[in-house]
Amino acid sequence: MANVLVMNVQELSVNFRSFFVLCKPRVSALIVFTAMIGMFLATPHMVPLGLLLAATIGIAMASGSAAAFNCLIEQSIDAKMARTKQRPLPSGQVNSLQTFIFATTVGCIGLSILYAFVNPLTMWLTLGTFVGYAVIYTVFLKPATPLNIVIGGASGAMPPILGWAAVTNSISPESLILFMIIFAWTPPHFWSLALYRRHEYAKAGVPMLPVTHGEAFTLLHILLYTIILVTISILPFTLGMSHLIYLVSVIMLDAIFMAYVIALYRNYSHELSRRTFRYSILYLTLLFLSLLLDHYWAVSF
Ligand code: HEM
Ligand SMILES: CC(C)=CCC/C(C)=C/CC/C(C)=C/COP(=O)(O)OP(=O)(O)O
Repeated sequence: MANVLVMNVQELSVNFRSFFVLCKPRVSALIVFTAMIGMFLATPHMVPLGLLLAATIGIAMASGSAAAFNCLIEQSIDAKMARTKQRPLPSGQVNSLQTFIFATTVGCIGLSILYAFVNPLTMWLTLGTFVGYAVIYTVFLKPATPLNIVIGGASGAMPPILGWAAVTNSISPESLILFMIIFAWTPPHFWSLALYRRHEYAKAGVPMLPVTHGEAFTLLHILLYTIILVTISILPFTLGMSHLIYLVSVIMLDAIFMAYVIALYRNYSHELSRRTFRYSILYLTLLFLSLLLDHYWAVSF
């Protein structure tokens, strides 16, 4: 028994990098970033350092754990797609048991940190977000419907609400606006990728919108969701939550996003679709950064 335990501990330490990759670090980094901005925006002062650290680490661990569970559940799909077949599970760097132990441990520690050092509300909301992505999206929606990412996107949009709740112990209308921004951003973000990767999704049997409804239909929906996104993105200014720095930044970011999406709609190419996807990530990063700059600028003047 002791030998088996020692072996498992040794196996777990074999390849830290593989475990890190299971957490989808770049996606999780942006998720944590949006949660942190939620924390900063929730108070005119500095977020107490202990709270900032505990909430950031707790949310990061929950996000990494959710991503690792997604990798565990989707390993056979990942094995069929060029983009994902190098991931630690399909390439054999880690096995299912190791991943399960890792994801459970990291998730439990993350949630415990939130419960003990942040507040129970943030822990419960994070647990809901975790279930939304790792179970509802991954197990039920993704294999079943091309609307998977619209509904599943609600999970990815939760982090600012989590951050806000960490600081105020409540769900505020302002954090719901940040939720709506990410919620409306997710379809153009994902479908621009799904368009140029559609053959891989078709091969893996995943019913993504370009596979089930074709290019023209997907392009129209990218355009419509981007128009919704642009409209919602102005709300922090019109509702008095943000000021001129944000307004100027978001108008520029929106104009570029619209330019990409209109160009894509008029004259589709895989290359332009790839560039639109990459821009979507820059868009969200800079939008949240400008919310932060605007917040502290307004506080200090
Ligand atoms: C249901 C919702 C979402 C879906 C289906 C989705 C899908 C994807 C996919 C398939 C990729 C991989 C691209 C690749 O391997 O080249 C990706 C990349 C990325 N996504 Fe999303 N995404 C979603 C939500 C989010 C959210 C909420 C965020 C952050 C707030 C986010 C941030 C990113 C980032 C930063 C990357 C780039 C990762 C890299 O360069 O390795 N995504 N997304
Ligand atoms: C705080 C917390 C618990 C957050 C969890 C929410 C979370 C990790 C959302 C991530 C969204 C995401 C990576 C989607 C990728 O889609 P996919 O899984 O279909 O992409 P793939 O084809 O690359 O696997």
